[in-house]
Amino acid sequence: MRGGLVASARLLPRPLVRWFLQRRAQQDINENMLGGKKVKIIFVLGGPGSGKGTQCSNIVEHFDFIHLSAGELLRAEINSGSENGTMIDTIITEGKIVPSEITIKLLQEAIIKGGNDKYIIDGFPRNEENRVVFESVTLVTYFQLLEISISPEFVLFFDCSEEEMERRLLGRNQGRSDDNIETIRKRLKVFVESSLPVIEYYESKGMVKKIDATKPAPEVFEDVKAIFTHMA
Ligand SMILES: Nc1ncnc2c1ncn2[C@@H]1O[C@H](COP(=O)(O)OP(=O)(O)O)[C@@H](O)[C@H]1O
Ligand SMILES: O=c1ccn([C@@H]2O[C@H](COP(=O)(O)OP(=O)(O)O)[C@@H](O)[C@H]2O)c(=O)[nH]1
Ligand SMILES: [Mg+2]
Repeated sequence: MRGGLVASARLLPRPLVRWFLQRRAQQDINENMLGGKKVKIIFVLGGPGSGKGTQCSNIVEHFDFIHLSAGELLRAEINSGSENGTMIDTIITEGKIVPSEITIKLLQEAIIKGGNDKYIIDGFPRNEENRVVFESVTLVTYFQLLEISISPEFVLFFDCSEEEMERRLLGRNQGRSDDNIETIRKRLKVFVESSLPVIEYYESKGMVKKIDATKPAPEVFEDVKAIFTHMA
């Protein structure tokens, strides 16, 4: 049946086929669609150690979302022995931000592979450039390169004091090259200088749901749960 349709399409004038495909793709872009599905994306932001990973694990246990941690994807890339691995490793150990094209490519691949229509993206975008580039991701859609804009439904912001974040990171014990006092201080500075402006941008658009993340994890999750329950 599908083969028949493709064969019939070949008989149509090419400009007409192109016009039809472009129109469909444009419709999809307007509706945040990917592969025929409306994709819902939520950005989970907050300083290092604010509890993003902990709460994302809770969210996927209770709600039908796929959790994508940008940091985890980058660490997996290092461990896979990819050609960019050493460069990513150096940047992470210095507490800096990996070039957008690398992180976004990994996120795109994970979204397409995930096959779900609901994603929580944890720890990204980390600066304004990350945000702008992600929001104008170029995907191959319907045989053509098209600018497809993926914007989040909302941004979940875990607000936590620096002292508490530092304390938590020093106790995290996951053997990470960046969980040492020197890199932690750098990461906190990068958070204030580069990542907070992203949160302020979304705040100005009324898209931020702020959570008091200094409380114990189960209490934080009660607040998170209320937000996700209301959006369902
Ligand atoms: N609300 C909380 N209170 C105390 N410790 C927490 C809380 N949330 C997370 N932690 C702990 O703090 C550390 C950092 O949490 P994590 O979820 O990895 O944060 P992030 O992903 O934002 O860096 C982990 O060891 C985690 O177990
Ligand atoms: O979009 C991202 C996400 C992470 N990182 C790098 O990966 C590190 C660890 O990120 P992760 O989100 O895992 O750290 P967390 O905030 O959870 O402690 C960061 O400090 C950055 O160096 C990055 O460059 N871009
Ligand atoms: Mg994390």
